[in-house]
Amino acid sequence: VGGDVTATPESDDNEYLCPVTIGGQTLNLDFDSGSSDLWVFSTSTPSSEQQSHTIYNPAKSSTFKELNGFTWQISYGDGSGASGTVGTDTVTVGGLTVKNQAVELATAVSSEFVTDSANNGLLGLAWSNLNTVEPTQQQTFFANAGPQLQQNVFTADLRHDQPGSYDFGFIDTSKFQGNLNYVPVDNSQGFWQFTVDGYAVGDGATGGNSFSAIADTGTTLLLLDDNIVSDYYSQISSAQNSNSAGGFVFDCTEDVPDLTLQIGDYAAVVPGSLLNFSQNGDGTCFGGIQSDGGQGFAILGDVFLKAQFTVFDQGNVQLGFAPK
Ligand SMILES: O=C([C@@H]1CCCNC1)N1CCCCC1
Repeated sequence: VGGDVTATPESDDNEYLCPVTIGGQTLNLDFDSGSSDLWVFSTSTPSSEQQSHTIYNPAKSSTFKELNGFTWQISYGDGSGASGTVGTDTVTVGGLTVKNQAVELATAVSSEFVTDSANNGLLGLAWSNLNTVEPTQQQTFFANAGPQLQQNVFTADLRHDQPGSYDFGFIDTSKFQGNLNYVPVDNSQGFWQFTVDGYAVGDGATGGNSFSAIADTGTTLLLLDDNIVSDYYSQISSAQNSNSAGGFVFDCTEDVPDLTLQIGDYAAVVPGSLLNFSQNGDGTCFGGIQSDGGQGFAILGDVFLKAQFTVFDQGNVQLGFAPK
């Protein structure tokens, strides 16, 4: 048994939304391999915060069960957050169904979520030890689905300005070129965390120290150590770190170099075209590479993942990468 679901980018590839059916009601959710809560806008969300969102109404689901007294509260690294109550229901993603899945109902959401009307909640795909439900931590959709999957994996094929897909339970070899390159994962902090062995800017030599990184489908950009970020932008003459823009910008006419991350034997190339991320409207463009804020590991978000086919292997606790 498996599932295949379309991942549709919002404008500027800011995030990718996938249809999820909960108790017969379908909402578009942001699949996030950097967190482990499945939460939704619901009838419990203040009407002032519901705005133009699609909401889940547990009262209309014949399979919803309240988990009495259970609560959740999550804070994301970008400063956004949400909290609320918990129940279980039947959740279907791309034809793959999990019964008695913990579904977290938002009773409060931060402004970033209120104003993002295309996003009706998150489906966490990190490891269940990151789940925030109290008093009993809950399993993710992927963890619950694991036993019924032919292969205990999900794959991500995100694309620039066009629909991509997530597959659960199988690896579609038509979606990538060559062989998959696997790297071990340290899931002790709950992330899909692994070691990057070096990097190269443009056609330069691969160097630098090895560093820890996580694969995070819920982060838009490629967030790296400040030394690597400085090295990269030293190759773009007009680049500057703009407080008003919130990061490194450069003239849109510039030729933007590729970045290659050496992951074991695999040279993961992120083409310059993806590293010229968006236009600021004043002739400058915003870079796809930005600082990781010094939190001790790099965050390989959608800018990186768009350039790879990625296998999140729960059974063997490893990640697989291939070009596409
Ligand atoms: O909260 C997050 C991200 C935010 C965007 C969505 N994915 C999760 N973090 C990144 C990984 C380290 C901890 C903070």
